[in-house]
Amino acid sequence: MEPGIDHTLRGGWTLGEHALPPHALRWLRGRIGLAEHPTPVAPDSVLTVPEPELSTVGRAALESVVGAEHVLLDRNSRLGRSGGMSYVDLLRHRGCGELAVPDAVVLPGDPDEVVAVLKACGEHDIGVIPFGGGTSVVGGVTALRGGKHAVIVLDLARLNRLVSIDPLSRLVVLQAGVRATDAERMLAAHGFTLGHFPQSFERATIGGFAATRSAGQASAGYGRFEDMVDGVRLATPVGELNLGVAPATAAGPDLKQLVIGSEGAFGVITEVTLRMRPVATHTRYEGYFLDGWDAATAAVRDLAQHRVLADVTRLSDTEETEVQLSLTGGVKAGAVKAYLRARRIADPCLLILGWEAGSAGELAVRRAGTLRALRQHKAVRLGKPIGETWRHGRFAGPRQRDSLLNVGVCVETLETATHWSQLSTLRTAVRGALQRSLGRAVVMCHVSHAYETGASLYFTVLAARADEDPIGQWQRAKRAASEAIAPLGTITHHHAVGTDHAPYLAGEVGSLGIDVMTSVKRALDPTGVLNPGKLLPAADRG
Ligand SMILES: Cc1cc2nc3c(=O)[nH]c(=O)nc-3n(C[C@H](O)[C@H](O)[C@H](O)COP(=O)(O)OP(=O)(O)OC[C@H]3O[C@@H](n4cnc5c(N)ncnc54)[C@H](O)[C@@H]3O)c2cc1C
Repeated sequence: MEPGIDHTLRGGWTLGEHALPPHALRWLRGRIGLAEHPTPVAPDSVLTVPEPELSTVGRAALESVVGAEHVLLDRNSRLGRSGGMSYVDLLRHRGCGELAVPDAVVLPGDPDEVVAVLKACGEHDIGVIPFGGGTSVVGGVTALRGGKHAVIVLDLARLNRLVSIDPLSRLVVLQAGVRATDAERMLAAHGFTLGHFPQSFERATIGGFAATRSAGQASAGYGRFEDMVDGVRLATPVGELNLGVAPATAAGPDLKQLVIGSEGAFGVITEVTLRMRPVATHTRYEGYFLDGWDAATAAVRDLAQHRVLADVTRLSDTEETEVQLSLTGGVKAGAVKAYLRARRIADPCLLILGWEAGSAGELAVRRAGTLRALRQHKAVRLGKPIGETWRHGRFAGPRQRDSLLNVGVCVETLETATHWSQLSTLRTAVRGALQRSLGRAVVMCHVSHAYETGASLYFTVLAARADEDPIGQWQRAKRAASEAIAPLGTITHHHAVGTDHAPYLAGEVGSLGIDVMTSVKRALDPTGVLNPGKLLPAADRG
C-alpha cells in the first residue's frame, strides 16, 4: 500500500454515491434545462493508457536513487496521477477527451533523494511533475512532456513527516507531502493549528499550498498560506535553496517569495517552516443578511478597513444566496424567505461570520468589534443555526460536485480579486461573459477573502452539459471569463497559474516580469525539466 492519499480515484472527489435529493433535481431541471438521462460515467477500464516511454537507462537511474519499488510503471498508478481535479480533468477521467498520462510515478523518501532524482532527470532528458494532493484545478499537474523523451510524476507522499516543532517560537517544520488533515492532527497533539482550511483540505498537501499561494476559508483570521511560511527548502536540479533564518530580514529581496507560488517550475519544495497558533477553544459561527450586492460589499469593506473582520468572512451574492436557500429545501428555507420579506430585504445576500478565539472574553471582544461596524449597514441577524450549517458543510462542495457531474451538470468554479473600486464592475463583467457563453446558466458569486484594499471574487457555474464537446463548452466559457477578468483584476487569487492561466500572466506582470521569472527558471532548472508548460510555457519551449 502506498503511503498517503489514494490517487487511484480521479473521476471524482470520493468513492460512493452522493445522490441529489429530488427537490434539487427538480430545481436544476427548471433553472438550467437539465436532460433527463445524462451520459453515464465511463469505467476506468475504457481509458487509453499508453505504454511508458521511459528509457531503460533513465529508469535504472531513478531506481538507483529511490529503489525499484518506488518507481511505479503500472497502469493504475500512472492513470491515478494523470491530471488534477478541474471539471475538465474529471471529464477526461470520465471518458471525454484525452488524458496526459505520465510514463512513471516516482516516490522519493527524503529531500536528498528529491535532489538526486532531479539531477537524474536532467541527465536523462526526463520531465518532472511535482505532485502533492493532485487537487490543482488549473492544469498544474498535467503530465506535459515539454519536448522531453519521457515525463514522470514526482509524488511527494513519502515526505510525510513532522521534522521539528518549536512551541516557544510557534514554528513547525513539515515535509512537503504532509496532507493538510495530517498536519492538523500532528499539530493538535501539541495544542496548535495552522488555521489553513481550503475546501480541498482533505486531499491537498503542505508543499502544494506553498507552491500555489493557497488561501483557506479562514484567511481573514489566519492569513493566506504565504503569510504562514517562515522558511522553505527547495530542491532543484542544480542544488538546494534553504531560506528563512529569522521572522523578518532586510537582507535584500525576499527569495522565499520566489519559491512560494513557483508551482513546481523552479524546484521541488521538500520542507516548509510554518507559523502555528494555539487551537481555538471558543468558536462562534453565525449568519446575517444584507440587502443587495452593493450594500453587502460596502459592509464587508467596512469590516476590512476597520480591521474587525471575523476569521471567516464569506459574503454570497443574491444568486448564490437564493441557490443555497432553494437547495436546502423544506419548510426552513421558506420560513427564512418569508422572514426576510417581512424585514424588507428584497435582494438577500448571506454573510457568514466565524470567530475562532482562545477564550470567551477574546471572542466576545472581537465579535463586538465586528458587529459594531456592521450595525450601520442594517444587517439582519439570522443567528447561529445558519452559521453552524455552513461550518458543518464547509468541505461538502467537492462531493456535491461529484453528484452534479453524475446527473449531467457542467459545474466549475473560477476566481479573481481586485480593488474595492473595481469589485462590482468585475463581477458584472465575469457574470455577463459566462452567461453569454453558456446560455441558460446559474452563475453564483461570493467574496471569501477580504483585504483593506479589495477582495476576491469566487464564481460557481452550473449549466446543462453539452452532449457534443462538453470540454469545449467549458473551455470557451472559461476563456470568455478570463478575457473579462484580465483588464480588471488578477487572473487568479488562489488557484494559481498552471496551464490554464499561463496565457494571461504576461498581461498581469508585463513582459519584463516574464523575463525575470524566465531568468530565475534558467538559473535553477537549466535544462527545463521542471513542470513543463506550467506558469511559464514559453520558457519550456526555449
Ligand atoms: C474541490 C477543490 C476545492 C479547492 N479549494 C481551494 C481553496 O479553498 N483554496 C485554495 O487555495 N485552493 C483550492 N483548491 C485548489 C488546490 O487545492 C490548491 O491549489 C492546493 O494548494 C493544491 O495542493 P496540492 O497538494 O493538491 O497540490 P497539487 O495539485 O499536487 O499541485 C499544485 C501545483 O503545485 C505544484 N506542487 C505540488 N507540490 C509541490 C512541491 N512540493 N514542490 C513544488 N511544487 C509542488 C504542482 O506541480 C502543481 O503545479 C481547490 C481544489 C479543489 C479540487
